[in-house]
Amino acid sequence: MHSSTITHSDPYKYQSGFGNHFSSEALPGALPIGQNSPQVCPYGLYAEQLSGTAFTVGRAGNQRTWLYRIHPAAMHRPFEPFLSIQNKVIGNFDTNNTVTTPTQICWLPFEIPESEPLDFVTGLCTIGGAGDTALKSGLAVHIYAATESMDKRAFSNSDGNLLIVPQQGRLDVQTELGPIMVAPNQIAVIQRGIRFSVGLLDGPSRGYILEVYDNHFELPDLGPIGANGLANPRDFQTPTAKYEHTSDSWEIVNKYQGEMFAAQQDHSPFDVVAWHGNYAPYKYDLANFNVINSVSYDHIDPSIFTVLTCKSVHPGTAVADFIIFPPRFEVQQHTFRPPFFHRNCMTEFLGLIHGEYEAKKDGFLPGGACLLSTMTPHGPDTKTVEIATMHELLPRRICEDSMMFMFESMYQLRLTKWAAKHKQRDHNYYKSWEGIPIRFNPDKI
Ligand SMILES: O=C(O)Cc1cc(O)ccc1O
Ligand SMILES: [Fe+2]
Repeated sequence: MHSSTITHSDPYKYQSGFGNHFSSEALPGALPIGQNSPQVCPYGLYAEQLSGTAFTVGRAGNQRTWLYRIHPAAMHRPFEPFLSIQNKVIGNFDTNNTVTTPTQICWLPFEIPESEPLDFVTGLCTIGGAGDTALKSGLAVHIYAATESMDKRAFSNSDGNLLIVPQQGRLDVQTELGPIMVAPNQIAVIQRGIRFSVGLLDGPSRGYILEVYDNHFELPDLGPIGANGLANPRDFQTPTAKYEHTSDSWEIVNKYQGEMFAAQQDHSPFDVVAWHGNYAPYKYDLANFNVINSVSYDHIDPSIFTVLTCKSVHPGTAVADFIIFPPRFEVQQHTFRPPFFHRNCMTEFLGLIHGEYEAKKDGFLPGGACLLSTMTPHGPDTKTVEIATMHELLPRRICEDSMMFMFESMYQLRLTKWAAKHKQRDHNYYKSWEGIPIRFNPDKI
């Protein structure tokens, strides 16, 4: 076992691998053999294709799944506005509904409201984002804070792919393709259009969501690292088919062009008896990340810690990278070891799952966040600088019992008014860099 592995027993059966052509059947023989659409499918099921890429995308990038289900997904009443959360979630970030500032921003933990019952969907709030869902270009960062399980309610997002990072509380996620259990220190990706319903296994729950409009998440190329390392494909887990056949009322909430709609239907949307294809949700346990780093000198760019990337059309430049700062050994010599001072053409959104961040000793707490925008200067805080310039450079473990992550994007984020004016916003964040000792002496090299 890894020394810092956090283990959670997980009741579900998964298929292992990243981007594989999977197949799964909850009843034997439910998958048609040799074709996708027989005149009548086994067990009287209906065949339905779910396309995650345009039909014509090249073979290497094409993503689609065939579902064999009791009811076609089309059997629902019309979508109506879902008013209860209309203003908390947005998808298009223009100057009317958002604000912006280049200043460094930090939020203390986003509270889980106890006064009103909220589920994963009604407890969603958008922090910020960029772009336009209609053009399939941009991204959004959301927080969920929920006190109850979704009850006969499913959610489907037409706007992008969701990367869910639970921070507090395990989630029991029923998806059309089967159930996934995702705990803090694990992530789940649920792609555009896949219906899912979130149960809370540990009461009040909170987490972060990165939504990308442009493209799918993929594993980063490894270049000279070679064939193995970082997040290994076999550690990704995709669910197996599980269905229910009910005639109760369900509500399907659909985020479309940043607005929420709901449609009613008389059966469970989780009636897929079998499926095959490569467009399927997955989970990944961050404890499995194989950390690569410098064993000689200097602090390496955090791109070495990329778990997943969503590529843009600009080579080497991501719509968004999901990067983690896992427990690891730190051994570099004659080096300032912490994250360097820097300004970045990319935007950095930082969140903390548990523990503390190596470069900020105070005020960055699990469930909180920091935003460092394009070219906004930042780096280790005063206390970190003092310690790092003095301490003996012995090999040591760092970030033990902690997990910080970063959503790094080529886009410039605008903030919702909710996030910009949030009472948990720490207006003293700039003081992190106050009092850094000025040691310049032109007479002493
Ligand atoms: O700024 C940050 O806290 C994130 C970060 C970490 C690091 O190790 C190097 C660069 C960087 O942006
Ligand atoms: Fe940074």
